[in-house]
Amino acid sequence: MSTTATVNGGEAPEVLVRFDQVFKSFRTSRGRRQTALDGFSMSIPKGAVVGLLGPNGSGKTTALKALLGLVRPDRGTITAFGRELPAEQRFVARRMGALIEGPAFTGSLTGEHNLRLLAELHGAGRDEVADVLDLVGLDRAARRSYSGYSLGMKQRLGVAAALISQPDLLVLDEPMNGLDPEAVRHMRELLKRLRDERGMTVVVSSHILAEVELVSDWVTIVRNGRVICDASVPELLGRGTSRLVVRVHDAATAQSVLAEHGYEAVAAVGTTGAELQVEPSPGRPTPSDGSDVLRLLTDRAVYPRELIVESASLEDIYVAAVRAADAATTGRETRHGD
Ligand SMILES: Nc1ncnc2c1ncn2[C@@H]1O[C@H](COP(=O)(O)OP(=O)(O)OP(=O)(O)O)[C@@H](O)[C@H]1O
Repeated sequence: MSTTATVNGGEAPEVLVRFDQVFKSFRTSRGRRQTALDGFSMSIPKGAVVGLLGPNGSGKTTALKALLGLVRPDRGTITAFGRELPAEQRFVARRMGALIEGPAFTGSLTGEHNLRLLAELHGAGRDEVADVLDLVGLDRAARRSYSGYSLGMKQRLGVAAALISQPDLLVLDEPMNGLDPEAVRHMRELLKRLRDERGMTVVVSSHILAEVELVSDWVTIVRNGRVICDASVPELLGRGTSRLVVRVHDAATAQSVLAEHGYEAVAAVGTTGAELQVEPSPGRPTPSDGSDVLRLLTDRAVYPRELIVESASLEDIYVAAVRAADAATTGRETRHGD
């Protein structure tokens, strides 16, 4: 990922796209207003694979469409490649490739033929078509008709189409939807190769956390049209609290020793002895490496059979971010209701 020096001497990622307080609502068929983006702010770092994560209806597609000029925001600004949208949409469009809401190809034509028609529109030639087919792993299936492609192959051809103009930024809306595990893995490898071998910035939206965790350098979590978390994956994982699990024969003694020292140990009975999940009480540091807990127990002749430090997963962080956002919303609503 490319970086620029910050004033405090640290390295901050160079931002390729920035959404700043973007609002968008739609009028539904029943005449009601449906808010899709509600002060949406996010940055896309250059050279990263960015996972745009959020439940169905949270506003991911609308945000991506706004970037692509397919939806016009009511308010707020979007800048990409240093240019403001929508005024500079043409300049930006030349640098972006996208796959939104599924690819549209002609079933009776081969994958290659479909791409060649598209290449003509972009002024690209046979070499570019061969290159992108090779990149997405469809070189051998290029001469088969599109109607015989599996869903994974269709998605890959869609990505190939998005790549035909050799974009700097690739935008993929739910590219792994409906794919089997093998096809998902293929798509993940492809996204990483585009980043590593072509220096491309890739934005991939998904509501499946595990997919995003495995491929992304950067994660943006969206809820109700707002970004509730926007950070690099290492930073996010560093923010999470690790969990400590201790397996002991005598759970009751271990619990009372730990309680004396400000730890709460929640028991889950195992086959032999018990498993205790150790949490710090408020004001007590997290038992991050377990050495403190181990010392307290062995000093009192409680010898754990096993001690495991489990790092926080992206799922833990996601759940914590959603809870914090919901609590903040409830707080706001309560205050307004007073
Ligand atoms: N053209 C439209 N007309 C009316 N409402 C819309 C329109 N487009 C989006 N919405 C609404 O805006 C909200 C955000 O939708 P959006 O498709 O951006 O969410 P999403 O996070 O991409 O969801 P999904 O994961 O299901 O694709 C939803 O409530 C949706 O129903």
